[in-house]
Amino acid sequence: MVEGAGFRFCILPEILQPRQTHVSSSDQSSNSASAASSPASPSTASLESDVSASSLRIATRESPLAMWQAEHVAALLSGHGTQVEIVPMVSSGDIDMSPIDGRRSVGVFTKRIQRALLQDEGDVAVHSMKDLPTEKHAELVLASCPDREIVTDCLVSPAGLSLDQLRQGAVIGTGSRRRAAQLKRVRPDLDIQPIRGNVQTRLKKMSDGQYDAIILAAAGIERLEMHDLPRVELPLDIMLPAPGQGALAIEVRRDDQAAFQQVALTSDPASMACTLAERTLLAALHGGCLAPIAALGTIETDEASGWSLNLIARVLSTDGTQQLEVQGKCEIDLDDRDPATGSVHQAAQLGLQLSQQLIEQGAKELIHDGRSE
Ligand SMILES: NCc1[nH]cc(CCC(=O)O)c1CC(=O)O
Repeated sequence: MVEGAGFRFCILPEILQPRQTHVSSSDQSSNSASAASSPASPSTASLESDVSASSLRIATRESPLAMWQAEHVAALLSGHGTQVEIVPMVSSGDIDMSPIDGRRSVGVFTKRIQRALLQDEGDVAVHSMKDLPTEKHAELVLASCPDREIVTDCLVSPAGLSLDQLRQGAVIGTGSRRRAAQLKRVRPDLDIQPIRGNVQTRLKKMSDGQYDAIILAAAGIERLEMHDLPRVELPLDIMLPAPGQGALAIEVRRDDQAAFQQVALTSDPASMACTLAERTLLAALHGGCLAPIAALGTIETDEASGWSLNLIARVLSTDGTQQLEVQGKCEIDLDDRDPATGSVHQAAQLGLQLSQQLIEQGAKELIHDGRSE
């Protein structure tokens, strides 16, 4: 794995692509680790000619959402001629009854799967990007962020009510400070209560009458194909998503060059750049994944200036009475994979720049206040 010489940002080296994935076949003689060539279509032959034909084991949690995600990644890998096998394991995130929203639970969804890789029970870990801690892992690297799906959050209630149709003082289930604070900002009367368990468990608690409504990521609802679930999408000006929401993160062992190269083929440079900008901002605020911090990067294009990355970010007080919001844009070259100049560098710079603006406006005090309650 190429290490990011001279890199200053803790999460950057995670996505450094060894340039071998894009070098011409004549350069690949130096890559002695590569095994027999896999059959590849003419259009992708130059990308895949050094990919091993051996099977990759995808470690996943057993929840329906995690299984969908693992199967999705399996299909992406198969599309690139990689043989895969899914290895489900039980995660404390699915069975642990401690509150979702607390420092203790950072990484609760990802640790079990990461351990599977370290113990050689699997080669590929599939996570929801928003559940993956931003801290660089000593032995694992982020090899891919596939094409991102819908990023919004939804209000889910038995009657499919919109936010302004909810009764005064309605009980809303969410374990996310980000969701709670943004809800409180527009509806201070709401009674926000913690909720635990996976998507199915939460829906059951709502239909049992414990909550008037719950908030769920649209991506999760769609992945679970719950098309009949009464839901109202919350607009971004009210509910900005968590950094990484709607995206997947695929990790491999740092020393597993062959797996890295196969998995990197499934990555979408635009999704990677956007989520990297969001996560760099999150890391720079030291918010963990649980503070009331929201961020969304999008790629835009216009005739005059070409591609650009637009990033918007929010930090709130826990009660939603205070909100800081910043927005910034940079030109981005998604074809440039050079870690020192390319899209990865540009995205991280933007995330860092906006985090500085938030800090200047007092973001750290807001985050700290939330923690100490
Ligand atoms: N923390 C749980 C979790 N992790 C990823 C998703 C959904 C998919 C996504 O947001 O990318 C969910 C459920 C939810 O937030 O409603």
